[in-house]
Amino acid sequence: MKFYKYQGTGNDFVMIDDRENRFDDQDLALVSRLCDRKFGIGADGLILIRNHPKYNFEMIYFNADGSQSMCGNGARCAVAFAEFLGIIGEKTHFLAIDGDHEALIKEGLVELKMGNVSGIDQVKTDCFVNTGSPHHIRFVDQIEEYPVVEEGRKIRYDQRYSPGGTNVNFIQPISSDEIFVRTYERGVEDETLSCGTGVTAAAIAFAQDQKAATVKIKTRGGNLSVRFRRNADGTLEDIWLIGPAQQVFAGQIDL
Ligand SMILES: N[C@H](CCC[C@H](N)C(=O)O)C(=O)O
Repeated sequence: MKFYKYQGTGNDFVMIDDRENRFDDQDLALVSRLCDRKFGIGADGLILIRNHPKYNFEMIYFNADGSQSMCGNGARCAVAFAEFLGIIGEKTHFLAIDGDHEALIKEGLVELKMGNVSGIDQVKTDCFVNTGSPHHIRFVDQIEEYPVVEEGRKIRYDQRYSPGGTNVNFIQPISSDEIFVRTYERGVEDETLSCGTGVTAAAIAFAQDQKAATVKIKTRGGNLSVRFRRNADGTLEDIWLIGPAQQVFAGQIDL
């Protein structure tokens, strides 16, 4: 089977052109094996690109443990992959697990329109936002030294989020329009170098008092930006996640 490796600010994915529907999407053990960094190709997740009667393509995303969710960085990489395959031009309308998305490729970056967000829930001194996947948000100091895996795991498995769990993002403001974000990712069960739905949730939490905002985000894997508008009722729309998506290599693997 031919596969490609893509990374979006260090969040990396095995990408498969599965327009012939040959990949067994019920074989979660295979997904985990392909994502295994020692016994497989190695990635945070695996993405299938499939045909769809109403959209340019459908993206099926699996975390490394085989669970499915919406993946912002993965979706940006899927758009770049679809353009590489000649499925799309610079604009697209595709389907993911959380619904349909517009995206465009502009000045070497992929701009992805995220789903609307109903609002922000306060969780003691932290908060929670669902941006297509669930995200607990905590503001911290000395983020570089913060025990992200230890603290992230505690929150991810907290009873309050049982049984599905949540992703956990730690944020340190850098300036009035820039934050540094580190993420413990559900389904990877480790810190990832960046998380697209996570930085989107972080930007929304950071600019809670703004009607419209563009937030710059630094992550360990690179830089992203998020812009959005907030309605009077607290719902958020016109949310865009913008950043790079690169093809790292292509290969063959015997299944
Ligand atoms: N681990 C997440 C999905 C991938 C999120 C992340 N890779 C992104 O870019 O949004 C979850 O299970 O909710």
